[in-house]
Amino acid sequence: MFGKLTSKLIVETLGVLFAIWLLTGLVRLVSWRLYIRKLKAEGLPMLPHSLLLGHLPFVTKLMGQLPKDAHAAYLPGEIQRTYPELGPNYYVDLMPFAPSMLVIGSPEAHYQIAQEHSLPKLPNLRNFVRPLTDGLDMLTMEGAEWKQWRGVFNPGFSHGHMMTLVPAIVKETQSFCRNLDKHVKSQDIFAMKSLTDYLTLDIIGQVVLGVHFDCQRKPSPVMESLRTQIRWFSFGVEPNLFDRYNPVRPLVQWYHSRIVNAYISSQFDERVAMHRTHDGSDVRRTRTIIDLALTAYKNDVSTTKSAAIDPFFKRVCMSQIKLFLFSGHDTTSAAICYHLYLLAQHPKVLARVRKEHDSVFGTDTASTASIISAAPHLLSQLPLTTAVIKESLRLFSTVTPSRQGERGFSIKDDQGRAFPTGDFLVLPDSQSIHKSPAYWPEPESFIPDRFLVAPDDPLCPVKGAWRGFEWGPRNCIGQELAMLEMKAALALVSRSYDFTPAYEELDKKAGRKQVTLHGERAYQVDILQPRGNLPMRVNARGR
Ligand code: HEM
Repeated sequence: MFGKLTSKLIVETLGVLFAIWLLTGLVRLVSWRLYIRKLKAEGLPMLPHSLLLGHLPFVTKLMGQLPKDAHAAYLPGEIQRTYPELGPNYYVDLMPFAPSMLVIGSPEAHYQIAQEHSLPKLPNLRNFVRPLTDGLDMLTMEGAEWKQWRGVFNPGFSHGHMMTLVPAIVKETQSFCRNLDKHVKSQDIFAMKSLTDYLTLDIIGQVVLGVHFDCQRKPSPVMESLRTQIRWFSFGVEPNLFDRYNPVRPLVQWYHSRIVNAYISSQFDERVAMHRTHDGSDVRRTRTIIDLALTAYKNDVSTTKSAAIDPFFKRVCMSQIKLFLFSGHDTTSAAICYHLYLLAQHPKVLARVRKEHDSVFGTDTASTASIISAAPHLLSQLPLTTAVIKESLRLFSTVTPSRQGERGFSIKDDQGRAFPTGDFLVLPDSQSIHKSPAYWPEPESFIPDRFLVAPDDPLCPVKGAWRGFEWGPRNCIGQELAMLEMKAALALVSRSYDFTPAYEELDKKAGRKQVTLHGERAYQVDILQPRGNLPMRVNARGR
């Protein structure tokens, strides 16, 4: 009887606790909805609002009009397209299914949250990269901790240092060309993003660790594990609940993180030993990311030759290295895919790019690699190529920033309205800014010349409207490297090969309907890479 009483008591207690939890959640939800309605009543822009479901019905409808695999970054663009009267900055209430957002779609408001007052990164972003970095990475660190680590690595990404890496970048790009040659020979359809991924991984391996992964020639199990970890990242707001809470995810992450960690740890230990053996004097001059961190550590802590490295320092260093391996390859890889894709569709621009390369490197394409390696500064003399890169990043941004709002901090718009940011996911929506007719004439068209015209030309971009690498203290640390990689790729590839995107051909072969997003076949999916990893055919130029 006593036992029965106890289990009844447990069930009743659990029932009461559940009811309290439900009630608290309900009260919080209702007060949140009322708060949103108050903002609406004050004249702040938002979609029609339901007390029960917030903006969910509208958002679900808009997302339903997009292809199922389209990246969620397309949502604000859809909202703008359907409700242009909202203006560039507006609220979206998705509680309790996802964080409610304040979408920032004007350069002036962007300036306020990225430069004037840098809002903190979103906690979800930390969760996103945590399986790889344990939350100890520069991307999501804040305050003094972030400043310290950014200071350690800034010199390693400086323009001067990056120029010294050009011969290595060129060498890796030559391996990329050899892989293209194989596809010229086999005349098959291949996934361009797989080739560019291995190219950029090989480059970032040299920059970060001073190691030649050689992924372009043979598979590297460690890098495959890293790529698997990235593929399994989750923001925790996926509409599909199985996707969001997939129980297999932690197991996959655990398994692959052991492989990646073991490798990075051994690389770290080797480098530490090298610093000790040579007392740092000859490695001090090298500026791989790992050397920079060790030099900063030595300067900070008085270590004897035999003193052990603080295990926490090693953990943070390993996390930063893994972050650079991730953020330093995927973004640039997707960007190179889009440059080649857009040039393939715009033969007149391609012809001008080739002419620019002829005038800077000479007409013998076989010598381009050696010419660039001997005179890396020539990569700074390619205005049209640079404009192609910027225009391509405008049409296909390969990073979506996100910030956490702060109570007491509001954004002012040009009508003098104050948008409170507290408790909102603040979305600096570069994708919408990049496509807005308010800032770009013919925003959907590929017109690299907008970056070449005089400031008084109507085509010239509005200040702050191009945000490929973001502005302000949290801008991209790797932008110099990325620009060199992209320019070297265009210089070595675009004069020697002709590409044909193969989406249509694949769809026809499979007898399926073409999938497009507003007419675009290579729309962005997953972590903003082109759909299907960009199926391509390649031929030697002019064949
Ligand atoms: C085309 C290539 C690239 C693009 C478009 C790009 C874009 C961006 C953008 C927009 C941000 C700001 C994110 C935010 O505000 O939340 C960022 C940050 C960052 N990027 Fe890149 N990136 C590229 C390549 C690289 C490379 C090659 C590296 C090399 C390691 C890199 C490392 C980072 C890091 C570590 C941050 C965080 C910086 C901080 O918070 O202090 N990126 N990138």
